[in-house]
Amino acid sequence: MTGLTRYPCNDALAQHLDDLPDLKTLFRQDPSRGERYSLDAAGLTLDYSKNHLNEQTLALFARLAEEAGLEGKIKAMFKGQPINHTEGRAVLHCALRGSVDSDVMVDGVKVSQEVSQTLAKMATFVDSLYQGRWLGFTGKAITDVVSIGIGGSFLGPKIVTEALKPFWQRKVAVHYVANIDGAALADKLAGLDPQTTLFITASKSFGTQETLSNSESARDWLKAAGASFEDLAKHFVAVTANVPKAEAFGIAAQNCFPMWDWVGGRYSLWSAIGLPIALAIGMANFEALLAGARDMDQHFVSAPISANMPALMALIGVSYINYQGASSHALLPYDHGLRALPGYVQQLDMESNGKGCHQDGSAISHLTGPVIWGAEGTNGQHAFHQLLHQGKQLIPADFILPLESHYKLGRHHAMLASNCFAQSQALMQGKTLAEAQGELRQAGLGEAEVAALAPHKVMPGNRPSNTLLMDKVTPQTLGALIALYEHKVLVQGLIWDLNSFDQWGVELGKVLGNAVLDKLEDQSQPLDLDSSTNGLIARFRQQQQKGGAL
Ligand SMILES: O=P(O)(O)OC[C@H]1O[C@](O)(CO)[C@@H](O)[C@@H]1O
Repeated sequence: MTGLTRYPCNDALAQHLDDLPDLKTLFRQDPSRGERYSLDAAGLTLDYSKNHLNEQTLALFARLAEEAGLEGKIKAMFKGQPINHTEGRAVLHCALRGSVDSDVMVDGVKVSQEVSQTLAKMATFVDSLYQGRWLGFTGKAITDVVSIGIGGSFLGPKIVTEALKPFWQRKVAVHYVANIDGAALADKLAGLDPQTTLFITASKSFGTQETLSNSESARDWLKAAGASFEDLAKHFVAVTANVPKAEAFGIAAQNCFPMWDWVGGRYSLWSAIGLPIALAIGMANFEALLAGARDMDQHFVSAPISANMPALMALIGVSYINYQGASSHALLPYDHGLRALPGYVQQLDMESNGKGCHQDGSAISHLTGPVIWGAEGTNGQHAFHQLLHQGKQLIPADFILPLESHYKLGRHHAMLASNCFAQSQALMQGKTLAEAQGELRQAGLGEAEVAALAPHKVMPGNRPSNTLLMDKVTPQTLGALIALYEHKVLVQGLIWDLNSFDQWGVELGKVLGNAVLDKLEDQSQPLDLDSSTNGLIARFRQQQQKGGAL
């Protein structure tokens, strides 16, 4: 634990965090703590009172934010400055939801104009499918849309579509395929009719192996069903920044929805990458999703640090990661529709802040992005919460709960909520040895048994968490929730002075993967890699030969 030694406030912050009493004491000292450390913004409520902080912590957080130049750097992003400097790109996903001045230009083009033109094109497309005007190669209306994409071209649309099931318009069915594993596409196609299925190839680069291979196999499936090359135009649209590559694939330029260099893949669900969302929930709901994110943007750029939801969540996280040794962070949505949220935030956070050097290329000497993981409650309680309660690592958690369910089913929602609230309470208060002993004595156990059993029932407590509430999961509140995490990740990246918007680490695996693929498919290629990789390739070749593939 080195702290953040580059900042003058480092020592004061480290000392202060060391001196803080435990959570139970903090609650005892201040009966209004729950209320004091709660905050409303953009339809969300954050209760951050079960964290290691007090007024002095907040003042130190504000100092840290100032010393890191947070305000100016956030403004630079919203103004369209090329803050993704390793790729020479602006970072303007907030423009997709109308949060950036309408006169911001990139490469001589007004960003706001491109955004509104794309939204109009999406609306026309959605309408033509809804009205049954978009016909397949045998003249039948499209009934199913399969979005083929991976990473940011998949995870965002997928979580939003899933979470907003109560808002589905059910005019067309929306499906997703991401993995290169043939099982993903084969499974999906098995239930579909080629005459009435349309594919969206969602790839900013139009160069991602998984997406291109799945699109090619989908194209073969259509051809095998009798579609000619010209017919493919009726069954494929693309969302891409690389129209020439899409055209070479056989997708007409007019069937391409734009993407831009100024939108990172993991920030792209608000763009035409969100087309499958719009098809599932309708354009009006898609606009409401954008509006929810816009509300959070407005809160983020205007609220002071001590009342700024994304900034507070980021700074609280930094205090655990850099001063208390936390290296992971759990996301626990108590909502079945939000079950894919941990996976979505995983890419958002880990691809953004899983970095090892500062903006100027110097090595970072402290922890950066945490491992993001989690699962829906209450399932997680019966799987990994044991470690949260009694394990030896500090794992801060976010509990997320809609106060009202779309599914009125007996007492289910009250029981769900009670579990959510009780978990954070248990993590905070724990159970002392004396309490455990008392319970065992009361249950009639003798002193020897009490002594043997009590240590196993001790829970250290003092384990921090946030609780995020919303009235209901709606396009608006979900938009705000996702934007909240985007900005949290941004603030942490700025504090750590790293570039949150590139992902060079992913590239090495891609390059090596292609070299290995050549060797897997071509027996004549020498096995001249390390002995482990050579052995694995040889084993694969053997099995393929047995199966007749080589
Ligand atoms: O949209 P594309 O260009 O196919 O990229 C898909 C994903 O691949 C990555 O570049 C790396 O995994 C992600 O950042 C991106 O979201």
